[in-house]
Amino acid sequence: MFQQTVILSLAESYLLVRFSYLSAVSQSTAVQFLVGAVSLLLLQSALYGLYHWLIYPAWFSPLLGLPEPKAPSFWNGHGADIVKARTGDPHKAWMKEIPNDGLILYKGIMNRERLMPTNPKVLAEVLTSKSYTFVKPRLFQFSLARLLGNGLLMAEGDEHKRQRKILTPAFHPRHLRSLFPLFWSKSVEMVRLISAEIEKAEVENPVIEFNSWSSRCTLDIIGKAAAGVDFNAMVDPTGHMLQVYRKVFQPSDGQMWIGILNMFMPPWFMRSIPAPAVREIAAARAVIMKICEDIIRTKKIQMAEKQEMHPDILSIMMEDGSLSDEEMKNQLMTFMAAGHETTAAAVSWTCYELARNPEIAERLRQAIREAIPGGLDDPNVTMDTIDNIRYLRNFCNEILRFHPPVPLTLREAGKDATLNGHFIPENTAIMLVPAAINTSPEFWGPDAGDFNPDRWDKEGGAGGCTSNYANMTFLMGPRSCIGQKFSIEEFRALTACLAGAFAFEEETKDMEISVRGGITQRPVHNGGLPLKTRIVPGW
Ligand code: HEM
Repeated sequence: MFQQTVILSLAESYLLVRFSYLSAVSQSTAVQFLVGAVSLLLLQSALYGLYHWLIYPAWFSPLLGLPEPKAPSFWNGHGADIVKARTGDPHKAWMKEIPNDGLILYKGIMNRERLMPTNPKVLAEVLTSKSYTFVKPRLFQFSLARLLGNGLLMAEGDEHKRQRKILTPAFHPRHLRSLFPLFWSKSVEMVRLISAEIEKAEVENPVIEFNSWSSRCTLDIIGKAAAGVDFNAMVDPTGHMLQVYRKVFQPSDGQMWIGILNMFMPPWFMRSIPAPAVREIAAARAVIMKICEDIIRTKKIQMAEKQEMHPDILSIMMEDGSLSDEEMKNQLMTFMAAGHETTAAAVSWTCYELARNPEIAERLRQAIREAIPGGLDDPNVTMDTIDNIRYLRNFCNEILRFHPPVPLTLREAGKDATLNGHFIPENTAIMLVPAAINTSPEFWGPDAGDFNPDRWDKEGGAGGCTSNYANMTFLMGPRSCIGQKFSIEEFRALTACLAGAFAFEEETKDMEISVRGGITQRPVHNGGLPLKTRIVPGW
């Protein structure tokens, strides 16, 4: 649209100069033309912005008439509420309160229209039958693509299908089985390092910050699993890769504002803003890219020398041979980022819920200790051992349902389309909200808002939910998480070690947490997740 406005301004300015309407500006026609073009561009951009901000959503949008919660502000819709609230909370309330047939319309920051699918039928349309019509939004191209690389997460259409086909073998159950010893040994290493910190402390039940531990451990796991490289973030938290991801996934206020501006401005404009937050993202990208390039170079040499290779995702990509170096770098960046902060968030929620629910923690510990009597040194632990601990499975499923690490994500209509028979114009933003769908009483029953691992014992093994599309943690369809099974096995191993070894308590009773900002969501109190931690003897 910006390009069209520029062309229009140039044409209008040419006509104004041609018919001498700008002769009072200057003697020089070049200056007249320039002043005319810039003034018209500014004026038309302002009018266009004003129209889309205040007039179009109130009177002309084809979406008018869809069920909509009353907006508290005529100029900022629900923007202020959304920014202030815990991520996903307003959406949960609307799903309960606003009668609808699968779509709710609301207005986000500066009245940006957002459509929220609320029932399995519409979710299936967006995610499966029309998954290449409802595409990743332009918004992601500046923020996400710059850090995650232009890999599977960002690809569209046939290019996405091609990449997904090449990468799927890396997530085959056979390959996951071969990665399980890595998941287990890293989980054990984390528990041993935390135990050493507890033993060194001068107080009983010292406070440990778990958001950092969960990120460090999952980064070490994904480094090894994706590229065969140990970042050693658990032993050395000052490492480059860890520091960079910390900055990115725990965005500063500056980065949040840049994220908001990103909704309105094109990527080239965003890149040119001389703000520290933009420079931080550029610097983070440069570090991640450099590390990934070095990894690929080293791996190529190892392959040429026929050295024994770790069974990692990069080796599988190289053996397949159909991706260029640039494409492999992008995929590696995607897996590194998508594959560690998400699972880390789930681990943080685990520690938080164990601290708040001592009875559940005790039951889980007993179940784990019964199945793994040899404790952390038990040499017989396999993927089957972990998968067969029923209460562990139930607990992990419930964490992922109740606290989806990605509580909301976006799509955009790539062209005019329909949803449940309603006309959806091109560029309409679609807000997918796992945090709301996963806790909707309509699909999960009246106790949907309770944290209850036992729900997973209900007949059918789906937690009592009425449709696959009611559990949105990994989304569904061709764009669902390719790492779903990988992360579930990794998460179970991490939970088994932590819950088997430790007892947790909140730093202060009913400690207040904030859950907002960023792509993944975790409980945060005073900048981290501080929990009093005790080694439970006998394991
Ligand atoms: C608990 C852990 C995880 C959760 C909750 C999670 C969740 C998600 C979600 C919601 C998406 C869809 C995002 C969107 O399209 O807007 C996604 C996509 C993706 N995830 Fe995960 N993820 C997890 C772990 C992992 C792991 C461990 C890996 C890699 C080893 C991974 C790799 C990816 C990739 C590559 C995509 C893009 C798939 C595509 O578009 O075809 N994820 N994930």
